[in-house]
This record gives sequence, structure tokens and C-alpha cells, in this order.
Amino acid sequence: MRWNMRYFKWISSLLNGIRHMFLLGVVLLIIESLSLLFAIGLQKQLIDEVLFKENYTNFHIIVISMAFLYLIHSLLFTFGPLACHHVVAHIRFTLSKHLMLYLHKIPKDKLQKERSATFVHYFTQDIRMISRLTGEEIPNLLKEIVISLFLIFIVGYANIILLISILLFSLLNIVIGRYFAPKLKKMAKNVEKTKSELLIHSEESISSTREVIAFNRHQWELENFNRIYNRYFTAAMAEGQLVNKQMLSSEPIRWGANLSILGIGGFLVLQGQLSVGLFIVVYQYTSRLLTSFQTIFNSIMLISSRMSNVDRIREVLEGEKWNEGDKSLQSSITNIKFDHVNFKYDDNASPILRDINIELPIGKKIAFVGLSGGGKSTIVQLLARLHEPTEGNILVNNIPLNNIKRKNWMSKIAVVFQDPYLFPDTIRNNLLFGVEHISDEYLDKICKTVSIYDYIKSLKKGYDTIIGERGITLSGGQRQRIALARALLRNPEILILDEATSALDVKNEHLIQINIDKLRKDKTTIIIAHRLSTIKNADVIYLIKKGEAIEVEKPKNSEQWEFIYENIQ
Ligand SMILES: Nc1ncnc2c1ncn2[C@@H]1O[C@H](COP(=O)(O)OP(=O)(O)OP(=O)(O)O)[C@@H](O)[C@H]1O
Repeated sequence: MRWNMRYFKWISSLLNGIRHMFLLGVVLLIIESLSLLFAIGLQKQLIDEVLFKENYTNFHIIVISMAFLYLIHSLLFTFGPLACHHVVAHIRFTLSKHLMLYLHKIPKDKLQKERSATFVHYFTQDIRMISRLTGEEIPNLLKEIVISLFLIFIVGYANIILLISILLFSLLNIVIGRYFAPKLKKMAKNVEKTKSELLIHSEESISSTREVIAFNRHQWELENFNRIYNRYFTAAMAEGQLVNKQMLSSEPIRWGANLSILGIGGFLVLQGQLSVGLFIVVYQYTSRLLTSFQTIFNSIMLISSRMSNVDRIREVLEGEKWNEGDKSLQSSITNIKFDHVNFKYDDNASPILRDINIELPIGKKIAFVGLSGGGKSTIVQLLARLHEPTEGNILVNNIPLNNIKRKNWMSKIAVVFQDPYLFPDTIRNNLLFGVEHISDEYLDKICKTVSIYDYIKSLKKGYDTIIGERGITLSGGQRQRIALARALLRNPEILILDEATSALDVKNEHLIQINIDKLRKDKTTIIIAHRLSTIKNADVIYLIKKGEAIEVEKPKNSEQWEFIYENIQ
């Protein structure tokens, strides 16, 4: 079993801030069960002292006490689990928050290697299981341990032979449980795995609906789904069959235990060693003790299997995070230099950028041009710190970029990607993207700059129009313009446009470019484009060819432009 202190330390750390509620939950669960046991215990008084002795003076006290204990039991039956639910909800929220924060700190190459549905699975399955483990399953185990100790004491006190026989039956039950446990664990793991495959597939099917329709691949998609669903169904059925077999083996033991208690207890009553009232109570207690042992065993098995969920989430949360940097960049950016920068996406892959040695002129419009796959986007991703150079450094004001506080650096730059992500929210929220204190006038001005103002105003709800997921209700060009406006609103020191206007027609692109140039006069703007028209008014042009950067002199005539044209188309 994979129990060790590290797991419990980690689980215990989840209870920070909610430990009192957890303890309250455990205590309430214990009181709830004990109150029922005490009510059962009073049956001895009722039978032996009242009914057999025909002494009715204490009858009403016993009945009232029983009613009181049942009332406590009924009340705590709801309040105990309520406290536990509170703990479950708190842990679910805290873990989801940590995972969400982690997603923003995970190195991008690591994130890209994972299917996004895997992260959805972390949120929906693993976190749910861990919160239930901590808030429900562990408190219930603690409760059962206390209850079984109490019952062992009472049954042992009534008669040691009864206790020994019930312990023997429980032992037998546990032996059977141990026989089935590894098989059940293996099957449960398989069910979990196939279920998660099914969830991931469903999630990805939803995302690929458009392609499936467009390529008329319904049948193929259905077959894929059937295949994955059948794997899950077979695993779940096999697990169900095994659970049935286990129940079939343990049921006779339960009946055997009940019969032996009846036999031994009855004999002790006839011998006068046990009163009828105590026998009736002990009979019920032994039955409960048997259940208690079974529950403890099952809980331990369950908790042990939950450790795989704990492992997965710990691996993620305690995994590699990207370098945050600790140096502040107080002043404005005066200098950006690529100093022998090499970059590989993977240790074993061939280099994408080779010995890049360039100095970006600040306050100018810089263009990166080159054939597809040359490494242009990779360069700007290094600037946006989505990746780190494998060798060499990017120096900003002579400080290695990796050492600058990420938050500090990101407040100075803004990037617009070719395929920007828009949220299923209002246009206003997509534009502001959490930036506050932007006046309506400034918002209008920026929207006019990127020629989206008239379109927004033509909408019935204007800025408050909700756009569909990923901006599905907008055209590609409108999406790009909103993304451009979002970046311009931040008025960054460095603006990076990675094919950010590629979906616009040449006329509109030209118009927007003139506006942006005016707005960003004396500010640094880096553009990546394949169209000659996009880079024509750049101050400096770098040709990125097979991972190498060469500064090309600004063409002075159409022949020289022809050379650039050949290298970008
Ligand atoms: N996340 C990634 N993991 C592995 N390789 C990648 C990744 N992103 C890009 N590449 C590879 O790096 C190389 C350069 O890609 P990059 O996107 O920088 O080129 P580009 O010049 O911007 O191309 P384009 O003009 O087509 O956008 C390509 O060979 C590409 O396959």
C-alpha cells in the first residue's frame, strides 16, 4: 500500500484554514453514531429493568432518553455531513485555484505537450476525488475507528467469547477482502483510465465539431466514440462482476457471524451468564461491529486507491514552474539585445534559432520577415518569455531578460498573435481584458484606430454584445482587430504583432497600419508579416532564414524590394 507520511502531510496541508470545520465534522459524525448506539444500549434497561422486573417507575425516563438520543442522531445525521461538505467545497475551491494559478506558471512547452482535456480531467476528476477523500472519506474512517473501539469495549465487557468470535469472523472477512482488493484496485484503475479517455474524447469531440461536419466525418467520429465507450463499458462491467463476487463471498460470513452470535448469546442467556436485554443489545452491537470492520477495511482500500489522484495533482502542482525573475526594471526600455541566442523546443530536437546576435532599435518599427518555419514567431515568443533561450541571453537594458520579474516585463509589452483567443464575453471585457480605468473616450479612440468602432456601434448592444466562444460570431478580421485594440489599449513600450493583420484585406490593413504608426510614434513595434505591404514602412528589417537573423538594408528601389519579396512568400 502506498501510505506514507508525505501523503498525509500534503493532505493535512489542504486543511489549512478549515481544520476547525474538519474536526467539527469528525466530532459530529462520531456523536451521531454514538447517540444511536446509546439509544440501542437503553434497550437493555428497558427489557431487563422495566419489562422483566415490571418496574415501570423509570419507563418514561428511558423512553424520553431514547427519544432524545434519536433526535440528536437525526439532527446530526444532517449537520455532520454538512460540516464535511463544507470542507469538501473548501478544498475543491483551494485546489482548483492553485491549479489555475499553476497553469499560468507552467512552462509553455510542457503545457503544449499535454492535451488540454487532461487538465480538464484534473479539475473535474482528481480534485473532486481528493476533496472527497479529505472531507468525507477520512472523517468517516476516523468515525468508524472510534465506533469500533467503543463497540469492542462494550462487547468484550459483555462477554469475551462473543468478542473473540466476532473478531474471528471479521478476520475471515478481511482475508477475503485482501484477496479481492488488489484485483478490485486494478479494475478500478482501468475503469478510471477508460473513463478519463472517454471524457477527454468527448471534450475534444465538442471542440472539433466544425471540422467533423465540414469533412463529413460523422461516421468515423461515431466509430471512434463507440470504440472508446466500449472500452469503458467492458472495464466497468468487469469491475461490477468482481464486486458481485466479493459480495457473494462476504455475505455468508455475515450470516455465519449473526448465527454464531445468536447461538453463543442464546446459550449464555440460558446459562444465566447474560441477561436477555444485554443479549439483544450485544447482538445489534456485534452486527454493527462487523459492519464497522468492513467499512474500515474498505475505507483503507479506497483511501489507498485515491493516492493515485493525489499523486497526479501533486505532480502537477509541485512540478516545474517557469522562472519568475527577481530584478525590477524600473526605468523605460532603452536597449534590447539578442546575445548569441540559440533555441530548441526539445532537448533532442534540432535547433530552431541559431546564434541570433541582433540589437533591436528602441522607438522604431522593426520587421521580422522570412519564409514559413524560419523561426520568426519563436523569436517573439522568447521576447514574450513564453520560452527561454537554450543558450545565450536576451539582454534588456543589459539585464538578462530571464532575471527580470515576469510581471514587470509583461507590463511593458503586449503581443497580438495571428489567431488571438477571445473569451465568450462582451466585446468590452474582451477589449479591456481586466485593465481598469480606461475611459470610454480612449476606448472609442483605439477602436477607431483599428477600424472596428463603426462595427461595434452598429451592434444593438454595442460594446456589451456577447461574442461566442473564441469569438465565433466575428469574422477572422474582426477578431484580429479586437485583439489589436486590446493590445493598443495597454499602450505598451513594446508592441509585438505576429501576423496580427493577416486576415484583413490589403486596403483595411494599410489604413490600420497608418493609424497604428501615428499612435505608436517613437515607440517600439515589432511586426512579423508575409505581405510586403505590411512591412514597407518598417525602419529596420531582419530576415529570419533557417533560424538565423540577418539585418537587411531598407530597400531603396523595387529591385531591392523584390529580393525581400522572394524571401517572404
Ligand atoms: N511548440 C513547438 N514545439 C516544437 N516545435 C515548434 C513549436 N512551435 C514551432 N515549432 C517549430 O519551430 C520552427 C519555427 O517555427 P516558427 O513558428 O517560429 O516559424 P515562423 O517563421 O514564425 O513560421 P510562419 O511564418 O509559418 O508563422 C518550425 O519548424 C516549427 O515546426
